[in-house]
Amino acid sequence: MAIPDAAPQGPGSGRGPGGGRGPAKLNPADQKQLNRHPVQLRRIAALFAPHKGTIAVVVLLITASSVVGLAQPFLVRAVIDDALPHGNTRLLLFLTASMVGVAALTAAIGVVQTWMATGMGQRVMHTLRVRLFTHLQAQSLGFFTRTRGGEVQSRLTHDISGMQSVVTTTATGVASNLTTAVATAVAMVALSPGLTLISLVVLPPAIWLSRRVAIIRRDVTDERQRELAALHTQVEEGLSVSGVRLAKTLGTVPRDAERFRARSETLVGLELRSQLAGRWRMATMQIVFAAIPAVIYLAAGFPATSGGMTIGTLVAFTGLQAGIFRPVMGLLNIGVQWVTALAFFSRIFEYLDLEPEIRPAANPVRLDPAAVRGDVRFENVHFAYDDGTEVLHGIDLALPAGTATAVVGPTGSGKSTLASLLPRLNDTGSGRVSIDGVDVRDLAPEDLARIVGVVSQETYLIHATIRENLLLADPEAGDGRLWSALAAAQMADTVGSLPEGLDTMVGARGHRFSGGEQQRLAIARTILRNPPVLVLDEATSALDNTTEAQVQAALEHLSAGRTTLTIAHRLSTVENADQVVVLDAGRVIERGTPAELKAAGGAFARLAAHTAAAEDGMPAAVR
Ligand SMILES: Nc1ncnc2c1ncn2[C@@H]1O[C@H](COP(=O)(O)OP(=O)(O)OP(=O)(O)O)[C@@H](O)[C@H]1O
Repeated sequence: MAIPDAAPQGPGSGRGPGGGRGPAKLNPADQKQLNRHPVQLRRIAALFAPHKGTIAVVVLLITASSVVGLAQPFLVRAVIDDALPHGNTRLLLFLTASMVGVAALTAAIGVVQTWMATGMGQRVMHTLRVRLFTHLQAQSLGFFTRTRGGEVQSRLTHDISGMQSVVTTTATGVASNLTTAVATAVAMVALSPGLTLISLVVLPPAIWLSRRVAIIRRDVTDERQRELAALHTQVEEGLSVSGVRLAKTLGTVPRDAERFRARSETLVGLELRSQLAGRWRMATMQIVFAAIPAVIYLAAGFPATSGGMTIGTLVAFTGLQAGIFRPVMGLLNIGVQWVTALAFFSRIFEYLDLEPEIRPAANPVRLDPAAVRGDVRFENVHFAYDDGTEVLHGIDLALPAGTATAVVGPTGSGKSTLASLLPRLNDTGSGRVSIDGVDVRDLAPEDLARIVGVVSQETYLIHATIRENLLLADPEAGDGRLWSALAAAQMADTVGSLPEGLDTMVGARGHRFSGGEQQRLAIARTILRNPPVLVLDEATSALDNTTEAQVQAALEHLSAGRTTLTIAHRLSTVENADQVVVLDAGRVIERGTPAELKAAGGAFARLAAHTAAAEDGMPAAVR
């Protein structure tokens, strides 16, 4: 009779015959992660320090469960040796009731222990999740640009829940395997020291054999998975529009077919080996589980080794013997599980250790957004991205309050970078950017967000209703204000004609609406926010004439009376600006009113002529 498990088994712990995974395998990515960002045990301990009491109770429960479970073989022995042969029904009743009672007690302890361990794991996870989320929120745009898409989400959800499961399942699994193995060994010695000695001889080869077979099976299965994935990729890539086009134009069709045939053939062999290895694993486990009691019975039959034991002792002992196999197998995987657990912590701590590049001011200057005039200055601004190459070289620029400045220049000249410094999406390297004489780095972040509004090319709408998207700008706004903002953004008619009006869902990232409509919704959102300073990034993508006129009208309404910095792509925007700034390779090469710059016949004049030609649909040379 096996000792009932006090805890759910950890991943990779050995299971009964036929089932279960093989031994866990060290993941090279985990090892690499740990080399890159080692984890201090003290730091993990600190996370669990507030739950010391719970941990103590859980360990106590696991131990109690292992010890209580050990009563079973002794009860069995008493049934066989004392109750049955003497027809003692009262004793039999008591013993069998106790057997059920012991099973019920260990089961109940198991439930309580799982509840406590999981609850603690969840609380630690919750704390970490919230800490990580707020910490990542504080990171600059640069961090998100550098980080592979999906990586942040994966660490926040997958790694944290993985960590929780490792902590609660593996840790309690290890504790329960350990206590079960020790308690079983003690009980075995108590029942029969002689047979225990024989078991010690039988157990290691049995464990070695089943691990060996399991490792072979795991390797074959891994190889099969890899081949299968390669086959899938080839199907996905090869049988798609672009794949077929590529194969046909490059003439790789026969080569691809041959590669597919070879892969498919390799799979035949691998599938066969994998199925057989699975069967072998089951067979070895069956043999091991039959052989262990057989050896014990054999030993019990010889006077030299039996030590005059009773039948009851023999039955109880074989039960215990079978029960020690599983925890020992589980314990053999501890090393790998430990590395997996550490890698989870390492990935999370790595993010928590990131220093935000843009820090809020320690003693922020408070500016009342309603009283801000909107005098913006760039003074000797230098800026370099992480790779160290300077992309802005000493920009000096004044944007007088309430005026419109259009920034133009070839692609890569630094227009977006310059604009990103005003709302502090990036921080200047040297020099300063100020609003009404206050360095933007000294402003309280909430004030800066109220003072500087941004409408970028890439409008970002959350997957919610139009109303919820607009209320992001001002949670207090009533429907009346929402409608007038929509009207100013030339969107009131469109929204008004929708059956659900303001309650229409915008779809994931706004896909329910066309590009021009999304832009106008974003403009309405900024109108609601009513910032005195605006950064506009004009869309480069072509909109049809009507839509463009609508977006333009919305932007004009938005910019009226505010200091605006527009990354301009349309001639009309430039011509209506109070000031035009021409950037080239991170330097201001021309500055003045549109008329002045045109008259000067420099870079701007050439750019204007070129743009006018392009907007007319004709190359400049033809014109
Ligand atoms: N996150 C980044 N990391 C490193 N370099 C960057 C990053 N963003 C931009 N750059 C580089 O900085 C320079 C200026 O880029 P920026 O986007 O400011 O130019 P732009 O004038 O706005 O161009 P476009 O008109 O094409 O949008 C370019 O050489 C660009 O490659």
